[in-house]
Amino acid sequence: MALGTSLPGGAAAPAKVLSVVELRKQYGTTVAVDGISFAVGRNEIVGLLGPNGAGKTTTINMVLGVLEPSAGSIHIEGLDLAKRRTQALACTNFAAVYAPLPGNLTVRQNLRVFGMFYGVKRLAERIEALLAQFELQRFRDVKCGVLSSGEQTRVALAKALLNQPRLLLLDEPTASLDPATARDIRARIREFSAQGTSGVLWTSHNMQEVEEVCDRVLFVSRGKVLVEGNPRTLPHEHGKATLEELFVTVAREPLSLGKA
Ligand SMILES: Nc1ncnc2c1ncn2[C@@H]1O[C@H](COP(=O)(O)OP(=O)(O)OP(=O)(O)O)[C@@H](O)[C@H]1O
Repeated sequence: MALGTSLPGGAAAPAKVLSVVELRKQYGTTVAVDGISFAVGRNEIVGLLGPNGAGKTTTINMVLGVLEPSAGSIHIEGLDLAKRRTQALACTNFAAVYAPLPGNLTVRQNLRVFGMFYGVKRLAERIEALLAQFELQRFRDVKCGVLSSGEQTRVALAKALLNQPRLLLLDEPTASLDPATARDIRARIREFSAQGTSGVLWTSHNMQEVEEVCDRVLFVSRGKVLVEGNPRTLPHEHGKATLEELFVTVAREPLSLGKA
């Protein structure tokens, strides 16, 4: 389905692009996500932070419809993912280093294939615009597998914006990039968010980056949201000098910061 500025059926867009309520995922006796609730607003970049194994990727995979929740609900643009999966996922897109695009297809072929999946209208035009936006014109006929990490990330982001998603999910989008390329990628994502129609859910282990980019952060530990707020003021609210210090405390002593 191609996306315009209105929602399917012409309904007014809700304030939140993503609403997650009491989400839970259990594998046998392992509780990967333990009743998480949060929202992502339009024009908002929300950082999903937490130590390895906290439940971030599991949460993202449930929002992407790849994993079925054990309990809880997910609404994307007001659409219940469990009931209106196709429409909800048509409003969504995703990029992650661990999900590279097929390396045997060229940049243009990849954008074309994914554009067709999403039913993007005037696809050739959209691809040209994205090639220009991400400075990928000279790589258009190059196979993705031979591109550098930074170039592949730019292609992955171009793919993620093909359908002009209302919800953009990014799992460590700048991991393995050099500082200059990472800065460039952050600027492009901020530019996307500043258009005002979409929200971004972003995971990162780079606290400096999070402080620079995110409007709000959620600290997750052992499958629960422990702390939430503005990354620039949150450390002081919890008696910490930096976001990194707060992160270390959440990772090591989650109970000391748990909600009462
Ligand atoms: N298929 C599975 N079967 C059993 N346990 C799983 C499965 N998938 C994830 N887990 C467990 O769920 C927990 C959360 O994993 P998840 O990958 O969501 O963490 P994460 O926060 O994304 O970590 P990282 O920062 O290392 O990527 C971990 O303890 C993990 O071992």
